[in-house]
Amino acid sequence: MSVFSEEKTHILVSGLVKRYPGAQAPAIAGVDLAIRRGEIFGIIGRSGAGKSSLLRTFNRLELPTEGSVQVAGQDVGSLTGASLMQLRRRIGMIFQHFNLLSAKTAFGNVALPLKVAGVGRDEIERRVTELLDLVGLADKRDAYPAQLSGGQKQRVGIARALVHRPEILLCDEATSALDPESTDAILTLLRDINSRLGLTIVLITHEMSVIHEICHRVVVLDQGRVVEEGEVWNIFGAPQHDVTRALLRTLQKTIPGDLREGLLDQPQASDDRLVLDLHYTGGQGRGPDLAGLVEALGSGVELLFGGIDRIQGHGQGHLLVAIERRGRSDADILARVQSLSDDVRKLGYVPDRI
Ligand SMILES: Nc1ncnc2c1ncn2[C@@H]1O[C@H](COP(=O)(O)OP(=O)(O)OP(=O)(O)O)[C@@H](O)[C@H]1O
Repeated sequence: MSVFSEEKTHILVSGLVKRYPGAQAPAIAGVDLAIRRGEIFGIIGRSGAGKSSLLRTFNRLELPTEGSVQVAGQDVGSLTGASLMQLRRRIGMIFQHFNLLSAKTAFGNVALPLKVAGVGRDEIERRVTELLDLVGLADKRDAYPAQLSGGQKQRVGIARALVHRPEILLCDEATSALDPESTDAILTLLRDINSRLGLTIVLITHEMSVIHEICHRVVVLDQGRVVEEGEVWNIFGAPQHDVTRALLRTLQKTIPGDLREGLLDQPQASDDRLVLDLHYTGGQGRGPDLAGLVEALGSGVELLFGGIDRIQGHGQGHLLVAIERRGRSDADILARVQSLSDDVRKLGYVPDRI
């Protein structure tokens, strides 16, 4: 039995290397990846990590230098002529700057690939109307791109990408040019398309909130290699690699300046309280258990700051607590709370009242 039917793999990347002429280092330096049918899969990494190069090999906008990309068991690199055109119809793509033709209306932009493919007038009318309806633009069919907002332009881009009823949608920074409200609306639309049409969606983004919002799994690239890969809640809850931690920093709630500045390295008075940072990765069903904290330490626990997020049903985040020491050693207090979170860090001390 092939790997495709066994694992429901939709896109299989094996030993992929992409070297551009004249470049010193390869853009992709040996990537293996299996993207499942029907999932929303994110690709993240710093600028120049190779995200676009990888995505563009999926629909043969780039040819692998070594290794292979298979879509539903078909080796993309070996396709030519009609079979390559067929593949491209099975894979829609949307872009950061929409790539719409300014002289054509919303209807005209969506209809164009069908016209090129020789589809008849009535069928074009039927399908484009249906698609504009799907993306919520039925009332804008005669509007030109200049008359549309960024979010509406991306909706036209999505409708156009779906004209050939593709099985895969590639999104290259599809929401990066949009304001937060339009971004939310486009993400909702992508999630809807994923569940209603069963489309596999692969997206590149530098916005970690996009991964958080809609992706099931994510891969982190660095210098053309995979440094981390897995379920979003797992990667976000317990990032293993420095690059991942740096990328996710934008999502973290940093400790407010007044609290950080008020922290003492050593206790100055006997009633100065110990400040601990309790982390929850969302694994093993462990969540913030305030009653457990009070039970382990007595009532002298004050919640100073923190936040718990939920990703894919897993609660994760951190809580900063000030604990009355009451003559106990720090080691004793740490031992009492150790089992109540996934990681606990001692941050310092604060006075009795802050
Ligand atoms: N057509 C090209 N010719 C030569 N070098 C290229 C070409 N496209 C990309 N590169 C190089 O390959 C490396 C990876 O680029 P790529 O665009 O895939 O990265 P990226 O992670 O998508 O970056 P960004 O987030 O900045 O878009 C970079 O060093 C880039 O300069």
